[in-house]
Amino acid sequence: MFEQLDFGIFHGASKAERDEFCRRLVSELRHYGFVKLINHGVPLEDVNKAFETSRNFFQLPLSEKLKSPHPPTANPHRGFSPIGLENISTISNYGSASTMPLLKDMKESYDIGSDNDPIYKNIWPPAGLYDSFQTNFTSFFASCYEVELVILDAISIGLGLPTQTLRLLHQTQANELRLTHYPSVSRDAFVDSTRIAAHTDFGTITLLFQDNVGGLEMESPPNSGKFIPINSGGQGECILNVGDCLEMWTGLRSARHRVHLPDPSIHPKGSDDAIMERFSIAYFAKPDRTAILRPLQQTVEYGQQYLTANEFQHMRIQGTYA
Ligand SMILES: O=C(O)CCC(=O)C(=O)O
Ligand SMILES: [Fe+2]
Repeated sequence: MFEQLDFGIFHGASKAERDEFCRRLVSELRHYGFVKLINHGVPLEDVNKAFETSRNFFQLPLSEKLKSPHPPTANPHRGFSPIGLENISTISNYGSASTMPLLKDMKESYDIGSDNDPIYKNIWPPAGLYDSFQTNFTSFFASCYEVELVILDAISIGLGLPTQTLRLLHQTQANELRLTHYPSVSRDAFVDSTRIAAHTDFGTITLLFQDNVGGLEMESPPNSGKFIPINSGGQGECILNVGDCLEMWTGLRSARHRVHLPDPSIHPKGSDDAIMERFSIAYFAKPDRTAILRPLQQTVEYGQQYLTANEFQHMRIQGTYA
């Protein structure tokens, strides 16, 4: 299983210790595609406030939540999506020979972009409904972006690339923040549905914060169809995972993951038919839309055609919205 690393070492240590830390980070990401970070730089009080704000929003009546709706198409990824609108399983099998059945996702979510995004505007709850939602998530987004850039530096160093290599591909803030609420459902519902079906993330890296309910799992070994639990260390811990774009650039592993039934120690079978609700907050760091997805460390064959990050994003997202 992957490690929990103290990101404080990146800031506090000598150059030799820092470089060693970066190599360990990259080695975990190459092998597992996941690592847990503490002292990552997003203050715990900001994470707690973000969870509280998310809980308050999802508690509103559906009619209120639908006042800032996600558009009916997959793009732009902004606003509130009720249960049933998005089904990840329709794209999960992209690029793999998996025979996983199509499962429905039992989740509702809210997508937020950067206020500096030059193309897509945010969709916020209307004034007077829940005004601190916009303030809190605008500032949480900014903290995540700052931390993203530092983590990208650490990954560049660990790969033996110039420190700013990845940072320079992330200047326009095409990033997305996603709040997800998985409502309480009966255990029986998991027969033909899930919380989020197995998938890889499309972007560069994801910073994931989860409550302590559990149920997040990663595929291990790769392409085995076997999933192992990623236990929750609480809201102070950040799970860092590699997305498809970073895999294409560097060969680090974009691992499939999903959220299914929580840990049986929290929900012993038969003791309770209702599975507890769960909240998560995922920040998807995405490349600048014009960035070209080709290996950063190999000689590029002359004349080979590579996709831009924008073309890839559109390709991956097709079909996820009902
Ligand atoms: O809710 C979670 O813990 C994971 C969500 C996820 O993997 C995603 O939205 O891409
Ligand atoms: Fe994901």
